[in-house]
Amino acid sequence: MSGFLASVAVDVPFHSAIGQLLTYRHTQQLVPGTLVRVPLGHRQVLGVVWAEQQATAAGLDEEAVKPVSEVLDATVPLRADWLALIDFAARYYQRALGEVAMTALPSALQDQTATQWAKRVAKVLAVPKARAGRRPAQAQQGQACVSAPVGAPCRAALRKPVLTAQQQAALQALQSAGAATTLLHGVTGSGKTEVFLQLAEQVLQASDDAQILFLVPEINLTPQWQALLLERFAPWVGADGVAVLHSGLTPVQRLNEWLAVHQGRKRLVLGTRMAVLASFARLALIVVDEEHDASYKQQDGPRYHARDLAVWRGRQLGVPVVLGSATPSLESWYNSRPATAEEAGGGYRRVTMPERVGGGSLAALRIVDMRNHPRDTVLAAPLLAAMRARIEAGEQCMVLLNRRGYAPVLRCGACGWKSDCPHCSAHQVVHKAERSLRCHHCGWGTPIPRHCPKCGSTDLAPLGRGTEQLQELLQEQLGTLALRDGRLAQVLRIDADSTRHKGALEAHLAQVHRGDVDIVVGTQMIAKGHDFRRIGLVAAVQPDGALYASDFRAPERLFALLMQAAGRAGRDAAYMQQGGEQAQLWVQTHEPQHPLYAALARQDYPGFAAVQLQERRQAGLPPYTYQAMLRADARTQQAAQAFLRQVADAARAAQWPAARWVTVYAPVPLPVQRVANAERAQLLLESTSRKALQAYLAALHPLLQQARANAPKGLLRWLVDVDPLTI
Ligand SMILES: Nc1ncnc2c1ncn2[C@@H]1O[C@H](COP(=O)(O)OP(=O)(O)OP(=O)(O)O)[C@@H](O)[C@H]1O
Ligand SMILES: [Zn+2]
Repeated sequence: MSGFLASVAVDVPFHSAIGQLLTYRHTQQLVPGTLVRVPLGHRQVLGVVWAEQQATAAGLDEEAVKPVSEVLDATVPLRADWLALIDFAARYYQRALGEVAMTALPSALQDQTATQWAKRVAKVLAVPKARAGRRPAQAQQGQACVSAPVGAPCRAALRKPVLTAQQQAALQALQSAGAATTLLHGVTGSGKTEVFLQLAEQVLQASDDAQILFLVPEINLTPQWQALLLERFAPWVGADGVAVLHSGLTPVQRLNEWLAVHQGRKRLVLGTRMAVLASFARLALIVVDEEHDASYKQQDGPRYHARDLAVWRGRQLGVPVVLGSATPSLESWYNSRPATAEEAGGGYRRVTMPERVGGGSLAALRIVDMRNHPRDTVLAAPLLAAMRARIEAGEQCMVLLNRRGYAPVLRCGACGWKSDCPHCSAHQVVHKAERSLRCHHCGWGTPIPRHCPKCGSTDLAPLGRGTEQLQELLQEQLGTLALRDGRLAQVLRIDADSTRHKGALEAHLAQVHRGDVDIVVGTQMIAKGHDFRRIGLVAAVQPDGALYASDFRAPERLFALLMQAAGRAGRDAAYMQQGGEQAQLWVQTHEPQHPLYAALARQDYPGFAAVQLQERRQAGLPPYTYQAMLRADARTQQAAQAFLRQVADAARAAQWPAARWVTVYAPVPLPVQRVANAERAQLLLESTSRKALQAYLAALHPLLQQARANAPKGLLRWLVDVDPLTI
């Protein structure tokens, strides 16, 4: 045989029967991690050499083995730890290796020829590395600093606040934790960020090439973090020393950032969940902020959980991972439990910061019993009065409603017609400003009709309310209020609709920070992570829905959301002290006695978590068991369920040893059963043994392929969601 063989990971269609790796030949031996372009069908595709093969591999028809087209060897190959990460993620989340590898690599890499790639790499490497030093080079030389006004001396090195005793203790605990995973549980406004920054500083100082990964749950949190990191660390890492990785970048931007991180040129990496899959030259610390946030779970393609992969990565590399939150996920809380007489402790350490910086108090809870107000009350009179007083005193208010649009449905008063989406088992939502009805599941939009499409009546009215209507209402009620400085009170809405255009969110947030806005209305988007300084009152208008939800995680999510929202209030202790009034969280509810609200009144996360964990233990739910969801989409609900049943039956017949430990539930429709004309069904798998569940899922794979192949023609999709976050 002339040449060498290599096993290459390429992205093959998910449902095809092609195995995990394809074999190609090349004139030289290619080391694992090498990027190549290879022929696949009629196309040329990107591949990653996964393993060398013996040139004499038995049973291979040499002529049938296609040659590698090009080797992209301008960069160092992907390192063994990255290959191991992808390998683990693919196995754990039940996806093809090539698919996960290509998800992790920037998409623009797919189109690079070897020549183009070499040019790009040369450009990145041409940037002098000199600034990536151990000490703040610019500050040392007394030069101007990027974040200071022109000519001003760099104050970055001086700007570091003195840690509170509590922060100091937390920092020490994190340092002494070594390569462990630590949960930093600190109440909102306790100064977790500063602890992360000082920990990062030590890592940067300890070596010339250490890289740090900061994960944040949402793109909208990256600007504030980027500014913070630059302000603090530009003297160490250079004005362009922070790489940013998220889905808002252009393909070329993402490619360049990825490359700079891969080459070790950028020492600080800030990103959303996808950044956990980046290739690092020398990763030395991972920080996961707001670790409880569901946005860390990818919801299509490989459904990985970035926090969990971060923990895995830290363990594999032997580097510390810090998970931060005021309201940790019950998984992380459980995993960081201290040992008791009966039970061993969890695998994570736990560090707690119970006090706010400056001794400010957390928001006090005000419950409005909506049973005492007329049925169609949107904002109860006492709440409106309290808001008025706050904005008159120069404070800001935040009003939370987790439903965007004007109203969830349009209804005909004459015949009862409702604006159902023709493609989904859901209503089209009324969007008044854009004069349309729009389905939030499939995007189907139509103009708002003047007459009922069924009976012709003009008696059409929106039913229920969304953020758009709430904004209108607040504008009517409070927008006419002349404030002390002569301005009229300003109401601003922040949700996915109002921030769709590029830069809109940043502009909105800046308005709030500047104090141009008196009342912010929005969805959960405004509740998390932001360090607003002047908010004195936060109100949740209609949070009860989650109390009745069938998903066992709904209370956990609601509690976290309300605690986080409350945490946006009263963050400036000095300001609040001058103002006199304590920050408040108002909750309008029909269930004022609910234990969730009682725990909220005490701001008692540990108490809430203890009760929830007790219930989960009794019910055999995560974190005491492990789950996977098997989903099928088909034209009819019957076909989707039949597919799942067939697979479950075949698995039962196979009598795998692991099956003893796995509970297989009956197929059921999803809560929103039909989306974009596909009927959706799911089947839950549960086990007290993660290993058994994994073995079961791995064995299930060929059965799924087979059942798919045997199924009648027409739509049939399936997927496996490991550790699903919604049930
Ligand atoms: N040691 C300190 N001295 C003075 N101010 C500080 C100190 N540490 C933090 N702060 C300030 O306190 C405020 C709250 O800190 P930070 O935003 O880090 O809280 P957090 O714990 O991350 O809260 P959340 O969970 O709500 O995001 C910030 O404005 C920060 O600048
Ligand atoms: Zn629809």
